[in-house]
Amino acid sequence: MIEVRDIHYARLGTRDLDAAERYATDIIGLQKVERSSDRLYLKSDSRHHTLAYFLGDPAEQVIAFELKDWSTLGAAHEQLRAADVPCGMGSEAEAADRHVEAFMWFLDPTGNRIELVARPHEAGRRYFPTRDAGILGFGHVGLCSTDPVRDQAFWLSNFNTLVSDWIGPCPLLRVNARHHQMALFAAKRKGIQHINHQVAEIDDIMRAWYFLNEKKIRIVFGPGRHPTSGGNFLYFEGPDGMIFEYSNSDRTIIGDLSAYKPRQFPLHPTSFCMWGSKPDIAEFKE
Ligand SMILES: CC(C)C(=O)/C=C/C(C(=O)O)=C(/O)C(=O)O
Ligand SMILES: [Fe+2]
Repeated sequence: MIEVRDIHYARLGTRDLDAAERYATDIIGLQKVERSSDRLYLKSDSRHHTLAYFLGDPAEQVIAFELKDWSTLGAAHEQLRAADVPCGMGSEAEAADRHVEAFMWFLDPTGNRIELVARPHEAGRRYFPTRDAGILGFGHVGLCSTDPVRDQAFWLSNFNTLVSDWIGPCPLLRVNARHHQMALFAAKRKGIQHINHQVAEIDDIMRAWYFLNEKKIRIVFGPGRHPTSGGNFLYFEGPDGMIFEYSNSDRTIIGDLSAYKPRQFPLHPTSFCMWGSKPDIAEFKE
């Protein structure tokens, strides 16, 4: 069993780093920490970065989890290799590019590239954005899955992943006490379906709604409240069609984690939003 602590970063290819930088800093409210001709690193908390853009194909998208114990990296690689999962160790140069001491990569059954990182770098400076969006940090991703039942089985059998809730066949998965770090959404493609940042309070969600409308950013869902995590939310469209979400999902599952019973929500709009907001997002249509 591979034990991971939390989701750590997302990496996105883009053909236009300048546009990605403007959007990430001026619109989302992330802090630029480093920029070169082919790289952009953005932070949302005390870590070196939680989102990186590289000059390349926007279809190239990666998420990373931090291993609970850095010394298990080799064993994790061996476990996945033995299970015939496409995987490999990262080189020193690739680790430096990710600001981690070491890492490995693998493909989930849908073909999503996932990285497992050991000893990721802290920033040494606190997060200090130019726009106060109320961001507390990187929360979770929605990941596309061509077969959520198959992919759930992959995550449950290889990792310390637990189901917090299901919406139809789509699991909201956690690796720590917070409600979810990853949700597997049925799709015909691989890739990241949305990237969530947690914000402090509902006021941040509503302030963002006014702000994004004023900036003519396409809002694709919300403002609303998820019955699953209980979080207030707002989803909006970013560079290369990536969906970003703010939410203040403070639901935690603590105590005897194995005693928690995941709840089954039907695949119906009332399971997505308890206020009646309807998503304009392909993967969230019934
Ligand atoms: C619109 C989707 C299907 C949904 O309801 C997602 C739920 C939550 C949550 O409970 O917070 C997410 O943010 C998520 O899974 O991404
Ligand atoms: Fe989400």
